[in-house]
Amino acid sequence: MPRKRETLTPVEPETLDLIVRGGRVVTPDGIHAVELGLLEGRIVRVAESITDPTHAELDAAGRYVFPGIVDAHVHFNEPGRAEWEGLAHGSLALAAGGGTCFFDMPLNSEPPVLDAAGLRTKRALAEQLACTDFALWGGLVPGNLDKLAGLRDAGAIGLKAFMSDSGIASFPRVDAKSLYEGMKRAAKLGLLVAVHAEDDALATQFTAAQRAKKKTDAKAWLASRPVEVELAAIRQATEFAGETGCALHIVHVSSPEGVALITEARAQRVDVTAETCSHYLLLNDKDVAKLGAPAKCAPPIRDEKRRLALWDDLRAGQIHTVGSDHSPAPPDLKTSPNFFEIWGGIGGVQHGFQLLLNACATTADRDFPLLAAVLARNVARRFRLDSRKGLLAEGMDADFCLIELGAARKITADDLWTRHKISPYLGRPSRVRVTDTYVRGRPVWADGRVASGAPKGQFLRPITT
Ligand SMILES: NC(=O)NC(NC(N)=O)C(=O)[O-]
Ligand SMILES: [Zn+2]
Ligand SMILES: [Zn+2]
Repeated sequence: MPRKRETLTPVEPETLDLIVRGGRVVTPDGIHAVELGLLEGRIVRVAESITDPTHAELDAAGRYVFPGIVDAHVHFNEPGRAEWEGLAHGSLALAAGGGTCFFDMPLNSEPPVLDAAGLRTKRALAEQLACTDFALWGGLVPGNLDKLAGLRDAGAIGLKAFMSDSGIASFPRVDAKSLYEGMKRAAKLGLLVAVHAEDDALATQFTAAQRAKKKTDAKAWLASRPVEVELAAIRQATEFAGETGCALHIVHVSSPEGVALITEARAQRVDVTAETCSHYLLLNDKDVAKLGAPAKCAPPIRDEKRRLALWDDLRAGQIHTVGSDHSPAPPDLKTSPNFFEIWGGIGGVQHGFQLLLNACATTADRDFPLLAAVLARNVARRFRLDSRKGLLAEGMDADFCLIELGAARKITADDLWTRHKISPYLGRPSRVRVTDTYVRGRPVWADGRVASGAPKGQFLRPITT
């Protein structure tokens, strides 16, 4: 049964705003035939049957009630590069895929979020434009050590650093010293640090080797970023986390070897967690060669053996969260005969998560609870939002989506709510439909369509109580 909260006083049933009836409610500990009673944006009752009269009902019969997905890794690129995606398009695509909360990365927006003022600017925009709740990452770059306290006070969900070239001039990578010093400061401030873990020197070296061979296709590009590039960076970052006592989150871990390093560090009591992304669980290197630009990202998508091993790691609890790393770009940046020149980043915020559910459709009883953990509960927990977010239980925000398993249907460009119709998942059959998405008790996505009068997103900061 979903967790009950002792602190709540009993609520008279007739005061409920909405009852979600007849669905199968997914929590990390199982699937429950229970109904949810909602009041003022929260779940206030979870019971087998809520029979009392109420103002409204949502019929979830035959569907799963899945926790609202908390995507801790998106690049919506606004302000400054809204034409790449933007907060309105991005959050709507997230909601259409069952998401109720995103954490926007500090880079690709212009200015990047490197201080409190930058965070406040983005916050004000997202409060206007986003239809889901949101949190904001601050950046850790060489030279902004003295801005970190301000970022913390402004409510940053954590700090993000790039260990390799980010491709964005305004967001330089950290050298070893600035990463170490930044983590030391972050530990003092109680801020988590997330790293893009690729070793810059190794990436440069392997890239030069491929270029020297005059090879510029997808295969050559994949060869320019072998697993060693990722492993060297994970080793360094976990070592620094151990020495500084800083909470570390390795984003977009692409390989089981990377997961193993993180598991080892955890065994040594380093406070480190692993994120992988939907594309590493759904695609392999052959898909990259076939799909081309829409499947280019860094670290790159690996071979089939590694893809399957990541699922094993997920089931073993060694990968803690799954994000989308939604990082789209306009078509002109995704078009070049030279694969090295194509903008890296996958547009997957709308379909990545539902394709994970689809991959588990025949093992839903076992695997939907696991996905509820890595897509919602664990994310909320790691980022200290778990007193409100991530779980369908009494006292929590009423963030959820309804999932229907039907006949397989191919994903088409017309299905996409992102600004650009670029996705590695076009043409892929899926049995999963996200029919409805509710944020704090109000529909953002209803009956497979954009809901009218959707609420505005609320800013979330780590809750320290
Ligand atoms: N500047 C980016 O958006 N980079 C992103 N690009 C990827 N993953 O290819 C990322 O998260 O590293
Ligand atoms: Zn990255
Ligand atoms: Zn990213």
